[in-house]
Amino acid sequence: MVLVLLLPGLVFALVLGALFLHQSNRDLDRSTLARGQAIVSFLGPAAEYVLVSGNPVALEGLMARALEQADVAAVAFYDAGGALLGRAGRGAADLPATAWKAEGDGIVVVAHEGRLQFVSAVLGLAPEVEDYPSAVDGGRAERLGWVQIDLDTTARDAEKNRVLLSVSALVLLVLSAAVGMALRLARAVGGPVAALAQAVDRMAGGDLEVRVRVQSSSEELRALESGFNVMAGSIAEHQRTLQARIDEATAQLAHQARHDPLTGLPNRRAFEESIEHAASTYRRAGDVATLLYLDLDRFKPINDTCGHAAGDRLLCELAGVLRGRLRAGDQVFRIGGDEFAVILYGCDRESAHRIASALCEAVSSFGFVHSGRTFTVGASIGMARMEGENHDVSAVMQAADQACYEAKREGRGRVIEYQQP
Ligand SMILES: Nc1nc2c(ncn2[C@@H]2O[C@H](COP(=O)(O)OP(=O)(O)OP(=O)(O)O)[C@@H](O)[C@H]2O)c(=O)[nH]1
Repeated sequence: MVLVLLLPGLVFALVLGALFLHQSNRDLDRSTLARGQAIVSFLGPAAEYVLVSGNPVALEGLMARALEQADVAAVAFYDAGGALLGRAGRGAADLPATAWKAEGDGIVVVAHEGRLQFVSAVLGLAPEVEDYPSAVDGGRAERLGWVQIDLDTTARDAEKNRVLLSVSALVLLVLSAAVGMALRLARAVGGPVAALAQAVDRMAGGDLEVRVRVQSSSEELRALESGFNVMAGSIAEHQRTLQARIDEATAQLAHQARHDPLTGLPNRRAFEESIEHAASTYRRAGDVATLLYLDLDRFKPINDTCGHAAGDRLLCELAGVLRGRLRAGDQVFRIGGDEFAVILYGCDRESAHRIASALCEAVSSFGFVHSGRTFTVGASIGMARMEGENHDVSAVMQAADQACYEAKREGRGRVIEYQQP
């Protein structure tokens, strides 16, 4: 992110610096050229007399005047044949005499071994002859020789270096500022955005309690952080509500799966689970449990006389009677139409008989009132003990069922304990 923010600033600063440097160097070069040209242009006419007269004193004077210019390092004069008339200044002896001679009458600029040399022809006017136009009027000018100066470019180069340094410093300054700003921006934006992304990740992973700290300096980011927290809170709340409903529905389904909808007693499925559990735990503990199968006697006539709804009501009321007669730890189940099962835990044979008889008595003595009339039913109970080795569930259930059948067969309204044949 810092790079993305920095790159445009870097490119901009470099391009701007390069352009400025290029422009500045070009201006310096141009002004150096103009300066050199101006000096040789001035020396040309001044040298005319010197070249024509060959006066050495005048030549010395002219060279001394040329060297008064701080940036003129050397000066030299040549006659029309290219012979050196005089030279003065630093490095004058190294001036290449042949490089400029072929260049005609204009000003020639020669860059040689790091020096900038300006050469100009010194022209003299042809003597005025009657009937011939003068040089001023377009007549032919005679070349008297050449003047050459060697311009000291140290100052120009120093200026170039100074500009280069200034521009580099400026670019560095701009870059440092850009880096600082980018880092600040990255901290101000990157940090909170990374925290938000992390929070979203955790949320996607199931952590609905995740929240971010609302601390960004940017108003927009603060709004985003608060918005995320509100959204996360709302999702978590929905999730809790949904989970509570699912739990409730699951519990309801679990309850329905194990209970008889009419009487509310545990059903056959719950009975089978309980008897299995009792068989295994009691077998390990060496304890005993007693299973009772209870089948109502003469229940059908109630249905036939009073109607099915009345029969339902009687079943519900009898379920309450049975439940009320049992100890807290014992269980009663409705396992069929008018059939119930009871598991008595940890009681001896005598107690089991007593409880079973009490149940039988409670059912037969219960008076069911319908349309002003009182009806009674009875109960036949088969009993099987789960003790010793006799903890095989299906065998115990079969034994209780058989005993119940015996009770019916022997005249109903009684308790019969299964006896091994
Ligand atoms: N009202 C009602 N009746 C039911 C329900 N389930 C089964 N029954 C009835 O209960 C009766 C059970 O039949 P039986 O056990 O032969 O009737 P019974 O008169 O008790 O006969 P014995 O046991 O021989 O005395 C049948 O008439 C079924 O229709 C129920 O949920 N509600």
